[in-house]
Amino acid sequence: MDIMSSGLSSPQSTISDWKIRPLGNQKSRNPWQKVYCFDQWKPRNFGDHQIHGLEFGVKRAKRRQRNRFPLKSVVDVGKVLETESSSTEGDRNSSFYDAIVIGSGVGGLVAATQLAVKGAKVLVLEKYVIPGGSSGFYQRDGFTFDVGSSVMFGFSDKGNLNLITQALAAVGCRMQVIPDPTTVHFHLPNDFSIQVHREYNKFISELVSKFPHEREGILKFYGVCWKIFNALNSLELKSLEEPIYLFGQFFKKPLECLTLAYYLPQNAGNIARNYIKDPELLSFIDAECFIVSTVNAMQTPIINASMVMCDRHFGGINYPVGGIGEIAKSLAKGLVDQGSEILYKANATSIIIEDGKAVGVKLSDGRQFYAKTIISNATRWDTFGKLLKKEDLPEEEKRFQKAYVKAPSFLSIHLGVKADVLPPDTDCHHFVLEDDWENLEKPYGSIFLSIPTVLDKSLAPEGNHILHIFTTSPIENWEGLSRKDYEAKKELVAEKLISRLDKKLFPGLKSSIVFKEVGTPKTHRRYLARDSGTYGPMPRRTPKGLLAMPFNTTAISGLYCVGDSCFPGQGVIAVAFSGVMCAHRVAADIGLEKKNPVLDTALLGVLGWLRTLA
Ligand SMILES: NC(=O)c1ccc[n+]([C@@H]2O[C@H](COP(=O)([O-])OP(=O)(O)OC[C@H]3O[C@@H](n4cnc5c(N)ncnc54)[C@H](O)[C@@H]3O)[C@@H](O)[C@H]2O)c1
Ligand SMILES: CC(C)=CCC/C(C)=C/C=C/C(C)=C/C=C/C(C)=C/C=C/C=C(C)/C=C/C=C(C)/C=C/C=C(\C)CCC=C(C)C
Repeated sequence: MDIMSSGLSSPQSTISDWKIRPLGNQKSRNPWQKVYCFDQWKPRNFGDHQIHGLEFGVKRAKRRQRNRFPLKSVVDVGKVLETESSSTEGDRNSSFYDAIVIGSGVGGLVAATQLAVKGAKVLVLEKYVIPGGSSGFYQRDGFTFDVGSSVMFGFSDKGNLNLITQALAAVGCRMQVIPDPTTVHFHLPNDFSIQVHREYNKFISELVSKFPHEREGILKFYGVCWKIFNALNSLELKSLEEPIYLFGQFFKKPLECLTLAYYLPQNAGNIARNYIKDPELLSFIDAECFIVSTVNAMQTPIINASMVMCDRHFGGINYPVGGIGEIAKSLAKGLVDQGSEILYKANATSIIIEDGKAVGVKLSDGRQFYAKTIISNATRWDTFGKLLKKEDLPEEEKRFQKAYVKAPSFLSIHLGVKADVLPPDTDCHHFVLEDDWENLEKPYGSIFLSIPTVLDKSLAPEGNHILHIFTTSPIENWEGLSRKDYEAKKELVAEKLISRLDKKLFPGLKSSIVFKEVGTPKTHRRYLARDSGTYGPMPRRTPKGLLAMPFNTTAISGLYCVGDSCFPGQGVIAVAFSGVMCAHRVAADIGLEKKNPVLDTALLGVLGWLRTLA
C-alpha cells in the first residue's frame, strides 16, 4: 500500500466515520518512517479533536516528506492516514501521544512503562544520552560506575513492595540480582560499629548487645516499623489520589489502611523517643534515618523509615548484575517494546499551556511535542521554576516550597582501586561518621561509601575494585570560582575525604588508586538537570510525617509530577512508587482506568485540605 497516496476524509468527520484497522507488519519504504500498529487502540482514544489533528497531520506530513523531514508515524484508520508527532511551528493539532514524560529517571520510566502497558502511547524526553538520571551509569577505563547510590530496595521476588521488580516485570524484564548480605556497615563515633545484616534477628541481636539496657525499646521501635511495613505490604499499591482504588483498599483492608492513616503524619524520631532513652541509640536511629532522607529521625516520616528498615530484611537488598544502570536500560527497552518512544538529547525548556491546560513540551532545539497529558520527572523546583514561569507559581506549589527545601547537593568521588587494599569480607556499603554525632547532617560531615564490585566483579577490570564515595555538599561552595580554583578545590576536598577513609577503614587506600573522577554539585546540576544539583526535597522544619508531600496531580490541568519531589519522597523505590501512582491517576484521567469525576473532585479537595494542615 502506498501510504503517501492515501486520501483524506472531510475535516468534519467524527470517530464514527472511522474504522481502525491494524497495519500488520507493513514496512515503510522511507527509512526515516516508523510504522505503528494501532490494533490495540480503542476508538475512544480518538476524540474529534484527535481525528482533526490526524488529518491536519497528513497534510503536514506530506509537506514534510517533500522536505525530507522524518515522519514519525502512520496510522491506518480505514483510509491510511499519516501524522507526525513533532512540529517546529507549534501547531496544536498534531497532538498524538497520550502522555509525554519529561525525564527518564526511574520515576519517569516507571510512570511511562506503566502507562504503556495500560495501552497508552507515551513519549519520554530525556536531556541526557542515556536513561536513568541519578540511577544511571557511566563507563571509564573498563570500570562501570553507578551514578548514584547502589543500595536497591524493592528489588526482591517477595510481597507487594518489590516495586522495582514489578515495574520491570510489567514490561517483560526479569533481571539477575546478587543478594547483599549486609545493607550497610555503620562506622560511628566512639568506635561504635554495627552491620545491618540481611537477617533481622542477627541485626537486632547485634544492636541489643551494644545497648542491652534498651532491649525492650529496640524491639518496640522496630516492631512499630514492622507493623507499618506489613500494612503497606498487604495493599495493592496504586494512586492514593484515585478514590475508587483508595476506598476499595479501605474496604478490603480496613485495619491496615487505618494503621497507615494513623502513622501518615508521624515521624520516626517521635516514635523512637516513645520507647528509647539512650542518647547514643537515638543518634543511631538518626543515622539510620539520615541515609533514608538526608535528615534526622525527627524529620523523617515513619512510613518511609519503616519501608527501608524492614524491606532490607524482608526482601533484602539485591544488586542487579551489570550495575544499577541496567534497571533504567531495561525499563527504557521495555517501553519501546510496548510501542512507546524515548528521545535522548531532548532538553525540555518549557511546558506549553493552552487555555490553562498543559498540552505540550518545547525543546531547546525548537521542536514541540503535544500530548493529552504532560508528566514532569524534573524536580518540582525545575518544573515550576524553569519549565513553567516562576511568576505563575500555583498556591499548592507555594505551600510545597514553604514546607520543603532543596536538600544540599553532593560531592561524589568514583575511584578504581587495586583490589588488595580491601580486607577480605569487606561489606558493599558503609556509612562513616568518625568523631562527633553533631556532624551527621553537616556538609562533608558523614561519608557514604559503596563498593559494588564486592557483589559484582564484572564492573571493574580484574584485580580492581570500584569505590563510590559521596557526601553532602551545597552548591554555593562551588560557585564563583575560576576554572583553576574550581579544579584545585575538587582535588583538595576529594583528597580530604579519601584520607578520612584511608585512616578509618582502608589503610593504603590513597596509594592504591588507579582511577579517580570527582563530581561536584555543579556536575550533578548539569548532568542530572536538578536545580542546584539537589539530592531531593527535605522538610524545612519538623514535618507532619508525609502529610504535606504532594502527590502527582498539580494545580495545572493535564500536568502531573513524578519523582522525588512527590509523595513519598527521596529513594529509588520511593520514586518507583510515585511512578506507579502517577500512571494510575493519568490512566484514569485519559480513560484507560475507571474514574468517577464526582469522587475525584471530593478526594482531591480533601487531600489538598489535609496538606494545608501539615
Ligand atoms: N542523587 C543520588 O546519588 C541518587 C542516586 C541513586 C538514586 N537516587 C534516587 O533517585 C531519586 C531521583 O529519581 P527521579 O526519578 O525523581 O529523578 P532523577 O533525577 O533520577 O531523573 C530525572 C531525569 O530527568 C531528566 N530531566 C530533568 N529535566 C529535564 C528536562 N528539562 N528535559 C529533559 N530531561 C530532563 C534528567 O536528565 C534525569 O535523567 C532520588 O530521590 C534518589 O533517592 C539518587
Ligand atoms: C491518602 C490518605 C490521606 C490516607 C490513606 C491511608 C493509606 C492507605 C496510606 C497509604 C500509604 C502508602 C501506600 C504509602 C507508601 C509509602 C512508600 C511505598 C514509601 C516508600 C519509601 C521509600 C523510601 C523512603 C526509600 C528510600 C531509600 C533511600 C533514600 C535509599 C538511599 C540509600 C542511600 C542514599 C544509600 C546509602 C548508601 C550507603 C553507601 C550507606
